[in-house]
Amino acid sequence: MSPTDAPAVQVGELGFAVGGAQILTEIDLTIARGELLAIIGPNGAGKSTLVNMISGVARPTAGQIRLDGRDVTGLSVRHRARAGMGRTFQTSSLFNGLTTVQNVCFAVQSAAPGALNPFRRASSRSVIDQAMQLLERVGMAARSAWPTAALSHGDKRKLELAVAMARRPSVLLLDEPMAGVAMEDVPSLVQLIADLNRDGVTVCMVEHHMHVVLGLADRIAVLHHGRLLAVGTPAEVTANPEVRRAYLGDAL
Ligand SMILES: Nc1ncnc2c1ncn2[C@@H]1O[C@H](COP(=O)(O)OP(=O)(O)OP(=O)(O)O)[C@@H](O)[C@H]1O
Repeated sequence: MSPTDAPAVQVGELGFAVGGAQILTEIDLTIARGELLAIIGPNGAGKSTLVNMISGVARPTAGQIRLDGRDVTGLSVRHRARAGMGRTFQTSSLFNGLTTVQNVCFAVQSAAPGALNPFRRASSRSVIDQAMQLLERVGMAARSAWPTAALSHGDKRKLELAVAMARRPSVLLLDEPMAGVAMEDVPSLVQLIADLNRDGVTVCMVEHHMHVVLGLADRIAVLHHGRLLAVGTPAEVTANPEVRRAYLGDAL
């Protein structure tokens, strides 16, 4: 298979064991280019661990991860980011002491080729212009001068997406993007993720809110006790009796 035909992400026979505990077992999962795949499952099923393995935050103890056909299993987070992998975290990774636009400027500058000191040139005109375009895209331009600490949780999530997009990722991993977001902020955040995906970004999203998953996902992967219980379209997965027993009985 040539790199151009390859899926965006391929996870093959992936396993993770730590201190005698088997956290993930024989995960085989493919994410097509441009697809939005949601990962669901009960608490402790291994969803964040799987996303950490894909993004390089942690290394698997078995199996491989390919990005656009290239084996990235041994690469650091930084090298995977250069290869096109972006992510957001369950807990905020923003600099609270900076303003909204400064956070994005920092990301734009640190993503630039050969960036040595992201702080030094973070105020140059083109960096600010790029940061403002990203804030525009996530609907945050009006709050560009706000201290990050003063933003609502939903706005912080949007800002995190702008920061992640500064690296122009081809694949974006989102770990519970709706966690802690007020109900009224959920629709605009859902729309934003749908827009990014429609613009060509492949999205892999861990999410507990089933109405969000069912509204966004092309396919859903269900993890249970560290194993892949099912993968399929929303209709296939919600009709699967095993999935209903293990998870959806509570979530729907
Ligand atoms: N490095 C580690 N050392 C020990 N245990 C770990 C490690 N990483 C993950 N675990 C354990 O693996 C299990 C899966 O954790 P993980 O956070 O991936 O689950 P999750 O499906 O994302 O759960 P939640 O929905 O609650 O976020 C948990 O029992 C967790 O305590």
